[in-house]
Amino acid sequence: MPTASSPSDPVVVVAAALYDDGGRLLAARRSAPPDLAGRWELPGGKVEPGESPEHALARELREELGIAAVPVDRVPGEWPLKPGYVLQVWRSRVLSGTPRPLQDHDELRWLTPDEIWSVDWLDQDVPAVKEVLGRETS
Ligand SMILES: Nc1nc2c([nH]c(=O)n2[C@H]2C[C@H](O)[C@@H](COP(=O)(O)OP(=O)(O)OP(=O)(O)O)O2)c(=O)[nH]1
Repeated sequence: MPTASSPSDPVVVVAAALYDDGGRLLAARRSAPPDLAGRWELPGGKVEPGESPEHALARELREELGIAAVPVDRVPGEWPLKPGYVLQVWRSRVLSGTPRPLQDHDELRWLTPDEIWSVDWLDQDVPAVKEVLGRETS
């Protein structure tokens, strides 16, 4: 049963590890705010009050990338972002559509395993991406 949230709970930011059929991981370059612009992240966004993480992720991917996608399973762990915010990551599957940078991003890139560290990930995303990769290769 879901538990009620309290005002002191951190805001959960849910992000997707999306893979294409060739095993490439989708990375998105932020266009805002200025202190994050130009850095790369896993696409997603904040869970709204009363919303499930899975629903939030599907909504964010629809709004930001224009795709229908579903979370498949959660990557174990939780990573601190700015104060009061934590990142959770879900391996997710595209159901329909081709991701486009509609909102919050100005470039998307599908990265092969060899290319994963060729982009400038947000510092706080690095441990999350490592965990994602650990699971992919296990
Ligand atoms: N989506 C996403 N956000 C991240 C990651 N790493 C990281 O530090 N963040 C930060 C950036 C933002 O401060 C916050 C998420 O905000 P957002 O702007 O993506 O979420 P949102 O769409 O719900 O926001 P809003 O425009 O409705 O305010 O978390 C990540 O991997 N993915």
